[in-house]
Amino acid sequence: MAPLINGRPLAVVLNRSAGNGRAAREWPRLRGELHAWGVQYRTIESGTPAEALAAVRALPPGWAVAAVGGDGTVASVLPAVIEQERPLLVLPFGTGNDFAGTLGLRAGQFREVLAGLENPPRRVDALRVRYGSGPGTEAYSLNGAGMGFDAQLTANLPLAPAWTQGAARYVWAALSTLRAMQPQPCRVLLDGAELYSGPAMLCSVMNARTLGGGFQFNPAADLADGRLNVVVAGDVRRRQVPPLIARVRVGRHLEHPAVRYAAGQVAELHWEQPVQLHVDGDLRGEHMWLRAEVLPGAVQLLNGASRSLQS
Ligand SMILES: Nc1ncnc2c1ncn2[C@@H]1O[C@H](COP(=O)(O)OP(=O)(O)OP(=O)(O)O)[C@@H](O)[C@H]1O
Repeated sequence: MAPLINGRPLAVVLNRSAGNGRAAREWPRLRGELHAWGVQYRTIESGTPAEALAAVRALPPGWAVAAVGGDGTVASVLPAVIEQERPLLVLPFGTGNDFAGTLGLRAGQFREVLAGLENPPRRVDALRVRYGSGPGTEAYSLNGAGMGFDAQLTANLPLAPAWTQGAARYVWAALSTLRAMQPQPCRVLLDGAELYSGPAMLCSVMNARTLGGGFQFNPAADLADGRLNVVVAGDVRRRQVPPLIARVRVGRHLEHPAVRYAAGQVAELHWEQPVQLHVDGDLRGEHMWLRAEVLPGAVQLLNGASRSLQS
């Protein structure tokens, strides 16, 4: 039996829709592998993130949780993982899989994940994000939260014409966002000191390395350093945005003159007007401020550290 799971019951949260149905298609093979490893588990097939969270919250103490899906699936169980201290196993079957990517995993690599159960578990940081005072304006994040261009692009995706698919949809949304968006005045505080003040195209508070399915906003990410990273793209002119996006893709944007990048424990963003916000890629609407703090070691990951699973 896999040592980390030995004696610990595991709830497998299966999001059949993740990865455009990939999780559903690969589930029979994963189930076979779980049996082969002698893992004792119960399956939670949730129709919505809220259903998954309620089912995980209702598990008896001591149960661990496996998220079979993408970043949305991991995010759906994160409040219970953090607040009830349930160990988390990530089995990536989503589209972007940004958190799994920071762990060195690609979609569908369930054999590698199960083999990793031989390795010691590890604690990784999470973020607590607040962006209002009412109910539902607080969230946990493993990847990061962003305000500005990338969130607005995500908000514009459903407006893309039906003939666009996949990458073409993103290009359409990027261009339409670019046409309509100007850098907005923003003040960024890190641990109480001003990091940036001026027009900004985008501000992200990061924990993991990537967002948006592999864009390396935070190339120096260390999931266990007890710090968050702030990335600001300041007063970028329209024609500078496409080459800057290309640099973010490969993590070569930090030396760009319009980019600020720093690490700390508490970040605050204050905008002069409402700006679109996402948390782990999940849109949260338009807001004028955000406060993010790092929660050092808040998540116990059963994806053990090994040479192939560096953080
Ligand atoms: N536990 C869950 N059960 C059912 N549906 C969920 C669950 N978690 C999230 N969802 C919904 O399913 C959608 C897809 O899930 P998920 O984000 O995991 O996959 P993806 O979008 O393919 O991958 P990624 O987010 O890594 O790009 C989410 O946008 C959300 O609406």
